[in-house]
Amino acid sequence: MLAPLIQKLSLVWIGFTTVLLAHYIVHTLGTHRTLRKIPGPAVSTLLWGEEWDLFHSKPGSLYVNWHGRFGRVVSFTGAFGHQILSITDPRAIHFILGEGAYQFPKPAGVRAWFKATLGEGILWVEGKVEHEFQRRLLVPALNQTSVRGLTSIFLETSLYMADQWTKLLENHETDQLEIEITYWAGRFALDTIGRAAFGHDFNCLSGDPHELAEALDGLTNNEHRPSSFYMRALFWIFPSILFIGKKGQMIREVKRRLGSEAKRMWSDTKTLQDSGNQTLMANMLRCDDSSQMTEEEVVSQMRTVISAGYETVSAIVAWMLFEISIHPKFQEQLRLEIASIPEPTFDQLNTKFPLLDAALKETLRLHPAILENHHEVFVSPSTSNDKHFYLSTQAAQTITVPLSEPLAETGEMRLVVPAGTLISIPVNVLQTDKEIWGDDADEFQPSRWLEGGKGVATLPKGRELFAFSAGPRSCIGKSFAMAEIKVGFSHKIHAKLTVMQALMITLLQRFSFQCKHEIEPFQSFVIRPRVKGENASSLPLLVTRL
Ligand code: HEM
Repeated sequence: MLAPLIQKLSLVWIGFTTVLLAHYIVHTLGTHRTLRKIPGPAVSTLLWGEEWDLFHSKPGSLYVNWHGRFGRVVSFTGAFGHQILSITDPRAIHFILGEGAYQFPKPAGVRAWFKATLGEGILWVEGKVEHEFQRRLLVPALNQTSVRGLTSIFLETSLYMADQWTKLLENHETDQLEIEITYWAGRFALDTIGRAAFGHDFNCLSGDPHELAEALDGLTNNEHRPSSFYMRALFWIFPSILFIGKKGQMIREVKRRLGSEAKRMWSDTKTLQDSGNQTLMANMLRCDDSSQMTEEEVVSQMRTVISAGYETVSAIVAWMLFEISIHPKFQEQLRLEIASIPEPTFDQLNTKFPLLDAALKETLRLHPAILENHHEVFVSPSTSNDKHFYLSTQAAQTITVPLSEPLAETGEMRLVVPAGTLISIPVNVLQTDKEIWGDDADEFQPSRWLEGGKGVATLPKGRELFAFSAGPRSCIGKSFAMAEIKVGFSHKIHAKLTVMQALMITLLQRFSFQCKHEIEPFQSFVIRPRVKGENASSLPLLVTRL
């Protein structure tokens, strides 16, 4: 009885797989044919393409090498022959991130990752109408005006962290102690985002074990395993790999923990119904559109904001402290600048600390948390502007991307890209391009932001930061992050300070930093530091009480 059924099902499965495979081969060959004139590295291995080398080299270094050799548009191969374009041409980038943004959605694999960890929130959603709807819900609570109201939370959290460090030092026989910065930066980011965005204290800075923080750390510190390579190389073409094995289990665990925290916060806010509550969640609840959202959609949004804020802010805090620790003269100048305005307002944070501002921009330039901005060419009937015929029968659509300089191989000021092609914008290459940033582009040189003493407005054209991306899908947490990170470093306890008035604490005013280890970047969800040769994220800095 069962045998014929199994046989039939097997035949259906084989048929289905063959059709998918045939479609994949035809599509891949078609893409190769259209992109054959685009230069790039020779394929390293047939099975993995360049994925093996990308995974095992310093994050971003291969992109620097390729763009140095082949120009601003480079074609390379991923696993199983799929084609990827890496683009640093400024006109093309403005088109992809700006006017053409909705024709270049996130690749299916990246969306599957966001769905698996965070749910169907703003980082996952695609399509102009759906995306703009989600953005309308979140933007008002994270713009400059709203962020002003959050300054006291930033200050209190910073003060709390500095107090915790002081306690650690007090229990130590000398005034110096090696402190694991990545641990504290992560907990600082989680507590700040929890309190500022949701009015909820995760209380991770207490130093006690914390399940959510540990689940997030677990995912970060799992990247050295072979399973991470297979996942990274294959999720572009087989997104379901994200659900397999131990890593799949960790992803589900992070989603579950973020979800249960989010549900708890959502129900607390609804119960309180406080009209003075200006947190992101309360604003979301008041927004007319929110009634159209299900609880799961709201929870996905909250998971997304927690994760987007936590991952990036904790990484940038760590990198900034690292740079400060290895530039002692600059550290001293920064301390002097901060001491000159002991009780800054939010506006002063943005304008009166040129050195601090420059240090933050320089950190974001050299250590973009999101190193590659990934897209997949999507052609809808209304956006297609070319039609080509492949293998005589396969009709495929293309999009034409404008360029700022002609392609060496074709002499054309445009790039024709078939639907389904993956595009990577390597932010590190853009932000260390010597033609734009000068010969010292690879060095931490905050003074480049102060040319003429007038700041970024006087900088040569092209010196843009892409660390927050650009266009309709750029970071909505930028104002929040810039203020948050600066507060984390720039305030000292003032004699007149009360907790609520939150007069400033500054790590720099209370501590000095030195780095005694060789630190290297590694790729997890974002680019994080670790001691060279170690597996987990780590940045032990020697902290001295001043
Ligand atoms: C230094 C800190 C930060 C950096 C470097 C950063 C960077 C970025 C980048 C590059 C993107 C675009 C991602 C993509 O295209 O896939 C993005 C999007 C986003 N960021 Fe941030 N981010 C930071 C902090 C924050 C914070 C603190 C929040 C929330 C409070 C936040 C919320 C978001 C959200 C919701 C999006 C999705 C926007 C959309 O798709 O329309 N980010 N961020």
